[in-house]
Amino acid sequence: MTRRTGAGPKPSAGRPPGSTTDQRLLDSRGDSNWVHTDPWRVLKIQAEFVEGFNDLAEIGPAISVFGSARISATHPAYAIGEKVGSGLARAGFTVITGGGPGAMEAANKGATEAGGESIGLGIELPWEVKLNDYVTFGLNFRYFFVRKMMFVKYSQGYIVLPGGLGTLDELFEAMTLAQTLKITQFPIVLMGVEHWSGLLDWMRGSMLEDARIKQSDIDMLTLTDDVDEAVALMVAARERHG
Ligand SMILES: C/C(=C\CNc1ncnc2c1ncn2[C@@H]1O[C@H](COP(=O)(O)O)[C@@H](O)[C@H]1O)CO
Repeated sequence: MTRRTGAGPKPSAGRPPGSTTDQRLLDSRGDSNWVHTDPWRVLKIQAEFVEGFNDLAEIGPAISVFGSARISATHPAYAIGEKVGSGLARAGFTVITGGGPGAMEAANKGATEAGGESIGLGIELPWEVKLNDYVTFGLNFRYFFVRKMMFVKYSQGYIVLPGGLGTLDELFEAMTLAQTLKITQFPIVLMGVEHWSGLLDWMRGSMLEDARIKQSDIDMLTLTDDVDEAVALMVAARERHG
C-alpha cells in the first residue's frame, strides 16, 4: 500500500474559511442557494463511497482504534496507544484510525513500527489538518458519515482509548448499530479502567436500571487496562468468525 491522501479533498481547499463541506450540506439555515446544489452534492458523496470501497476492499482483517485527538506524545495514554497498534500489527491485523494526532497517531505509530499496515481515515475539519506521519495508507474524507461507515464496514473490532466527544460518538454508533442488528456484533474493548468506569457505572446504574438498555448491550463491551487481553480478544473473534 502506498501513502496517499486520496479520496476527498485536501482538507482546506476551495471552501470558505471556518466551515466544512458537512456543515454546508447539513445547515438548512441561511442562503437557500445551497439547497439547489444538494442534488449535485450526491455525486461527490457517491465518489467518496466509491473510492473508499475500492481502496479498502482488500485490506484484510482490520481493527479500528479510536481515542483522543488532543493528547501529546508524553501522555501515558499515548504509550498505551502505541502498544495497542504494535500488538494488533503483530497479531496480523491492519490498524485503522482517524489518521489524526494524539491516540490515533500513537496507534498508527505502533502499527507501522511493528511492520504492520497502518491506515488513516482523515476528515476535513474547519482548520488545516494532515494525516499523521505514521499512516502508511490514508484517505481524506469530506463527509463525516461516509468516513464513519468505512470504520464500521472494514473493522472486525474496535479498541477505544480514553477520549472526548469524537471517541464517544464512534463508540456509541457501533453499539447502536449492533443493538439494532445493522451490523453483526463485534468485540469492542474500552482501554482504560479509570477513564471508562464512571460511564459504565452510569450505564448500569441508570440506563440498565431503568430498562432503557439491556444487559446484552453492556455485554458488548470489555473493559481493561491490559493491551494483551484486548488483542487476544480480537484474535479470538477472528478465529471464531474468520
Ligand atoms: C483536535 C485536533 C485535530 C483533530 N483531528 C482529527 N483528525 C482525525 N480524526 C479526528 C480528529 N479529531 C477527532 N477525530 C475523530 O474523533 C476521535 C477523537 O475525538 P475526541 O473528541 O478527541 O475524542 C478519533 O477517534 C477520530 O476518529 C488538533 O490538532
